[in-house]
Amino acid sequence: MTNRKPLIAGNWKMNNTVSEAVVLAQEISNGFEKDWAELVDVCVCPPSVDLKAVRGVFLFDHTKVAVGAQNVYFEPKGAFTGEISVDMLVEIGCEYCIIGHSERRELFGETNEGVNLKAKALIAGHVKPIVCVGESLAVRDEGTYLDFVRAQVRAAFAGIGAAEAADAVVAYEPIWAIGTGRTATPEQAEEVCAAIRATLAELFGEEVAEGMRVLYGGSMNEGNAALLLAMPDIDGGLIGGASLKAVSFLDIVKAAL
Ligand SMILES: O=C(CO)COP(=O)(O)O
Repeated sequence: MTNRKPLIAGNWKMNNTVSEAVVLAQEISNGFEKDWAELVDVCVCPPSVDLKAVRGVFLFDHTKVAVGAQNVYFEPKGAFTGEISVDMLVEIGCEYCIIGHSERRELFGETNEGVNLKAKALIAGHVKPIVCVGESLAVRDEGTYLDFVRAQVRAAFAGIGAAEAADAVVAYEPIWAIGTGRTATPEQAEEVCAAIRATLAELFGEEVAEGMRVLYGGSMNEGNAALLLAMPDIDGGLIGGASLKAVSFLDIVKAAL
């Protein structure tokens, strides 16, 4: 981290019914100290059916924890059964939306082109995309991971201008580190996050790239967060498993202060 404000985002994935989500949000709210918000942006991304209730908890408590969605569709409305539009997220008060998560790419056929359309739709609706990129173990072992991730970044931002991209977030999540307990070392994560920032600089210029946040995700927890967050191009974390326990999540937030 440098002078960029860190962002700690929890990706709850497909966990927590509405009532469970409210309990977890309340625990996070109770433990969140008001002055932290000056130093770190915090966001949780529950399942879409939980968003309104979770947002309600933080609003009621005046806790500066934002909410984000885990997915969105790029069309504004219409016959797209099962999908959710940017406007729907905006009305609920979503500030962020994860797109291109590797689980969506692998299990639900999300493509670079689809991620790009979603990024454009979110930016147009003033919701900050959290664009996930990251290589499989096979690509890492081949040694082509930097090219692979850089290509994902270029594809996600194709046709998007510097001014529009400035508030977007990129999350580097090596697939081999997700849910495996095998975290990338701070040096491994920094190498790729620096390459992502260099790619953003090619696309949008140095100044915009220096202001954009690049997160690391993949088995990040309260034990390893501080070392990862100390790296110059890692501006926060996208946390899966450890975001489902308030104490762990809040400890990661503290590591970013
Ligand atoms: O996929 C992730 C966040 O989006 C990371 O998940 P874990 O923290 O459970 O490895």
